[in-house]
Amino acid sequence: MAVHVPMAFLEKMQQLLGSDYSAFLSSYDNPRYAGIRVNTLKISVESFLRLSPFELRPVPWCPTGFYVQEGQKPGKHPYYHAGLYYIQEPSAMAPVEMLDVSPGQRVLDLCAAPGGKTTQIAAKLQGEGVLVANDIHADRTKALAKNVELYGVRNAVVLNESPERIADAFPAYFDKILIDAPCSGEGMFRKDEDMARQWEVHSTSKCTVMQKDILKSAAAMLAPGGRIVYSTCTFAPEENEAMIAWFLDRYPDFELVPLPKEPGFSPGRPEWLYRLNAEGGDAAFSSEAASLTAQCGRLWPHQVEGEGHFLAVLQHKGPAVNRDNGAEGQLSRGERMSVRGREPQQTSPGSKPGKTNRRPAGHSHTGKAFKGRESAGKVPGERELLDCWQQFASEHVTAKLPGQPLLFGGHVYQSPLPKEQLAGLKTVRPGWYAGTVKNGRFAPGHPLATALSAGEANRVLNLSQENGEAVRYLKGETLNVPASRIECRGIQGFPKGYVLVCVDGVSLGWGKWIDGMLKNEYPAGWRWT
Ligand SMILES: C[S@@+](CC[C@H](N)C(=O)[O-])C[C@H]1O[C@@H](n2cnc3c(N)ncnc32)[C@H](O)[C@@H]1O
Repeated sequence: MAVHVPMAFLEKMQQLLGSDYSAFLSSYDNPRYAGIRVNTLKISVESFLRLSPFELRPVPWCPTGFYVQEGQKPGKHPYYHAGLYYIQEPSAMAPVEMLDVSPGQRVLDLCAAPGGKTTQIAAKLQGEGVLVANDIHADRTKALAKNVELYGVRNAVVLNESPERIADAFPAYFDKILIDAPCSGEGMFRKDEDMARQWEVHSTSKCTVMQKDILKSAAAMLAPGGRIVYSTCTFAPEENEAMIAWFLDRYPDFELVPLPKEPGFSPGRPEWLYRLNAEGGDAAFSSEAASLTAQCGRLWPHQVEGEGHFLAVLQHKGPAVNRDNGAEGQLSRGERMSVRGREPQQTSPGSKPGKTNRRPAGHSHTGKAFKGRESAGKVPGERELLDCWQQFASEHVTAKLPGQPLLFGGHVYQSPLPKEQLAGLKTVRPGWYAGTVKNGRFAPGHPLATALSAGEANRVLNLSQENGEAVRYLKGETLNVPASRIECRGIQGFPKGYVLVCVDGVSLGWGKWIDGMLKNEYPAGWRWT
């Protein structure tokens, strides 16, 4: 076997799998399956397939997912830097497909970093509704925020909070919640040998304590008729079927939705729970609940082309809330009453988007509590800042701006949520970063560019990936560009100023054109190396 796997793990799998064990064991000799998922916020699957430089094969359970042939390097292509696809392990594409997200809904990705599934949810929302992406580890939220920005998500809030505190702020609020739970990672041994070494540390018993707490908070945040998808990348029944049986016993308003009969999906294994139940204690669950876990789903590395996953779809039995009234993110009267009077915290907001190596002067690192008062009209200059943004937007951007403009530590965002909702929460990004004012002028942020399409900016420069120009831009070089190459529209009928730089029609970032030169505004921390 090419991969180092803990002996105790293999012994346990042999006991559980019986005659299937030898097939499972030989899966460790197979090559790893690499996948990409097309980002339909930026391009349709059909258009991407016409453009794709890679040989692709569809992932059966994800209409936007494709296997990439070994030896190809999707991370080293300008289209990757344009956010056209996310590199994702194919079985990890399954849980969001079961979440049944549609535009306009309120969705929470509770354990979100580095954001693979967040970007998948965002593509399903198509910019409409609210996406809250959270991770408890501050360091990991940096990658999460970067991915939200790279993939052009306009309606996401990024938090660095405990599930309990989010539940206090958002009781019965979300239509859909994904729990991609922290787990012992047994399905990751082939992808990441460190996971095998850490298996003893992230023991199943430690993980189940966290998983129960996360499930309890998720139940408190789900709106009537909503759906929770619980997933792990581990095989341990203690963290999978047992967790679901435990939940079903304690939350009778939920039922399991059987998974569709996708090729490669196999049922949960209730028979593995009887031994666990005999151990009793807090883990105990009824045999009725245990037997229902056959409706969960497992992807096995010896049965599908992927590393393996567990998933369960938990549906709240109440009538679903209709979000078709265009009031996405807006609080209902009852919700407004519950957030009113909450004291905003006095700490500063997160780091500046698109500048991963720098922080704005006077601001500490990501994940500080949201200073709701900053946007409440008390800070001098707020009106001017927002006016500067409106002026910039009217001159440079033709896109309809979602949500409301909001000031956060001297930076302007378009937020899908009212500011009161974030009061007291450690907020990494309160929304889509628009920019800030420098020397009296509005300086647009990189995320503003990455979420715009070529048709939504008044000045556009299209680069080709074939002649190496796009890579030179991504490396931070200044480019010589004649005025005739800048497409100018609307009131910006001349080329001088901020230009949306695109590759084959998809935005990469900003440049500033003057007299035949394009000054490069691509953030230093994002550059192609
Ligand atoms: C399996 S990973 C998530 C992967 C992610 N969903 C993706 O698709 O890119 C689990 C994440 O849960 C986070 N985590 C651990 N304990 C948590 C908790 N109590 N609340 C929220 N997140 C937690 C970890 O930091 C980790 O990033």
